[in-house]
Amino acid sequence: QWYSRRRSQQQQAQPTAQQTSSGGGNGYGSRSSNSGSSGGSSGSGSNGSSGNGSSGSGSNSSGATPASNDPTVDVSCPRSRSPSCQGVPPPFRPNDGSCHKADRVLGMSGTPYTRVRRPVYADGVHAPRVGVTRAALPSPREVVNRLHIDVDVPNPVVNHFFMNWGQLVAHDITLLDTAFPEANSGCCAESLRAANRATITCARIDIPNNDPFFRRHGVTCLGVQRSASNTCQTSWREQRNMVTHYLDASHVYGSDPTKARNLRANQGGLLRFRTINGEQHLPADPQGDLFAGDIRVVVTAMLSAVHTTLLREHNRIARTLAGLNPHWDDERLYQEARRVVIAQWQQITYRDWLPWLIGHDAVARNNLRPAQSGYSQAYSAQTDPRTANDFASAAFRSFHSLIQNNIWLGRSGRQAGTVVDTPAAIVLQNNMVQAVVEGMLYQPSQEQDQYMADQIKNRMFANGAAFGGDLISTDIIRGREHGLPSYNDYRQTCGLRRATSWNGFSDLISARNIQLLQTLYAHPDDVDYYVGGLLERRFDTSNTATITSPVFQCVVVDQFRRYKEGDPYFYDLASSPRPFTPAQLQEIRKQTASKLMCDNIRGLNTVPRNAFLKIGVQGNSEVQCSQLPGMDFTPWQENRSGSQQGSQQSSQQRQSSQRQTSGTNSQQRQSSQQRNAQRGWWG
Ligand code: HEM
Ligand SMILES: [Ca+2]
Repeated sequence: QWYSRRRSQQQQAQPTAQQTSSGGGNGYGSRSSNSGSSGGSSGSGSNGSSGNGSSGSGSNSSGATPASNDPTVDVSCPRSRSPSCQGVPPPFRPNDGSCHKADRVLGMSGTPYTRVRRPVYADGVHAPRVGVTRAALPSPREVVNRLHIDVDVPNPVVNHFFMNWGQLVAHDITLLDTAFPEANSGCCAESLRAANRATITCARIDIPNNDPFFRRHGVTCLGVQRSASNTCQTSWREQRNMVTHYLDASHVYGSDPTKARNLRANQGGLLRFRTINGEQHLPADPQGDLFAGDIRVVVTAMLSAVHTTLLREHNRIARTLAGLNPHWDDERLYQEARRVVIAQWQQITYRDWLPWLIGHDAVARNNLRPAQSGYSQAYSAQTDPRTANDFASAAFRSFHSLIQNNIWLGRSGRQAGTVVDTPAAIVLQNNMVQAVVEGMLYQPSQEQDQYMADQIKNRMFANGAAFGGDLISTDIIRGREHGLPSYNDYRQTCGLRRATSWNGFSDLISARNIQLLQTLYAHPDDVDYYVGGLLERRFDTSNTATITSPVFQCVVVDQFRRYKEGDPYFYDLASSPRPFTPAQLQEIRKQTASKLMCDNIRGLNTVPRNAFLKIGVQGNSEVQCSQLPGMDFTPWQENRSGSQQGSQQSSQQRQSSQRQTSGTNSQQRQSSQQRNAQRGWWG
């Protein structure tokens, strides 16, 4: 299992037990000697940027009086790795997200999240949030049983492929260093012994006596391994992101140099693959599981199908470029193909997917649409590209509401499997990539609302067993154990009126739901951000935005603005270290998600023109794959002096491209040596 393997990989990443007792203001913040970081840490201790959150030492423990409105809290601090950069930013994006900005580690994998709002840990440092009257917050499972029941409301606009694309985006930009809560696990006993029912390493989700599902199976608690924090001297616990914060397709290419190397075939610029029934598939890892840039590739068959497609797209492009430029070596072909795949990924996400998530108006208002001709000038060196904890641990998770209990295999829905029990490896079977992708394209997703599918609440990772975990209770507990402030605080952040009584929520939450909240929480200031947000009524009545709630929309918009504006390699920038030529950009603009599927799935002959929408929505119709324009790669053809067709590369760019090529020859030698050393492993 990906989640249990993660747990074993990161035993070192947790603080020691003694620190549980270190109450007061510095227990967590003073553990500089316990670097506790995983994988290749050098513990450099370099303090790359100022303002490392020390202002938080005075953060109050009640959560009742939040920090000033909209403080973008800077939690940057000593990092686990200290990259040496050959130029900032170098011609091609480093795989680990380093060296993108003047602060060389900003956005790098293994570094802490930023925050929209200052955390409200119970002790100001690391203990999970409690109620403002110090009353315990309700069990997340109790909240789920009352408010997040399973009601089937199909989405009128977007399909399940839209949901799945969102999950891939999530996997590109956030991965906690933790494991998924498990029934009656060791953390249950450990947290029970602690005064506030949580230690530094463990928390718990109590299963109520009258639970309609888990009690039948003898489950009384889901033990929560708390997310490991960074190793910084911040004044509070700050979790760290194990993948690159940038929208850089790190789920395809890996977020660290070792993984990136292991994913490569080391010839022709290709990614490693297996051939089964004459088709390319994801390679196997040493345990025999599917291997991709992100460990979560196996969470659903839908994910593994799209990962397979992206692998094929990379290799299709690498082969095409090799045909046009026989003089390019493996490194050059890999980097150029990767650059195109990342461009496609960013373009489809911003141009085609995001408007249906946050609304077309919000995209326009916030300047989030990529350039449709020429170049963009939108980059800002000052913009912080990091993923915000509030976004990753609450706002973006609200799209778990879109998930269906059963997934279609094929476009009619006559064949289906449950979302948790359909094994990811099913895609290795003949024609199953096609069946899974067609299922997603033609099955609507669920509506974005308070209702959640039973499968993910009762049987997450059950893999055929009678019960599994609860994803929605997990979302709630993560918010608390990460110290996220309450719903009322985010109302204020997002320009809504702060409620001073329960009735103050009635602008956006129904009377019935307010009543239920009152039975669960002692005070309006206690309501979890994730829970309150999910209860809000739809604010965009045009039905062209999937997101329903203002408190999520404002955080999501801010995040996508920063991923775009803060990325020096964003694909449409003139200022990028190696900008695409205008002719190349024009070709990239032809690419769509539908075409991506058409080009890489044998047997797929017709698709919805817009891959994210249900057929019929805004005239969305089925089209022949052959009718969709495809990219022409001639503008990538280069003569041996290094200039490209239609290129207006400056001599400086040419020089930097030559430097890169010669620089990478030695990297390539090194990587093939390492590969030899690992041959037994990787075959
Ligand atoms: C079938 C679909 C999905 C499944 C089975 C699934 C499952 C999971 C699981 C098991 C976790 C880990 C929870 C934890 O331990 O804290 C998670 C986290 C998360 N999910 Fe999903 N998810 C799905 C779809 C989505 C979608 C559609 C989105 C957003 C559009 C999304 C966004 C997230 C985010 C942001 C996290 C936090 C990841 C991290 O920081 O480690 N997920 N999901
Ligand atoms: Ca990334």
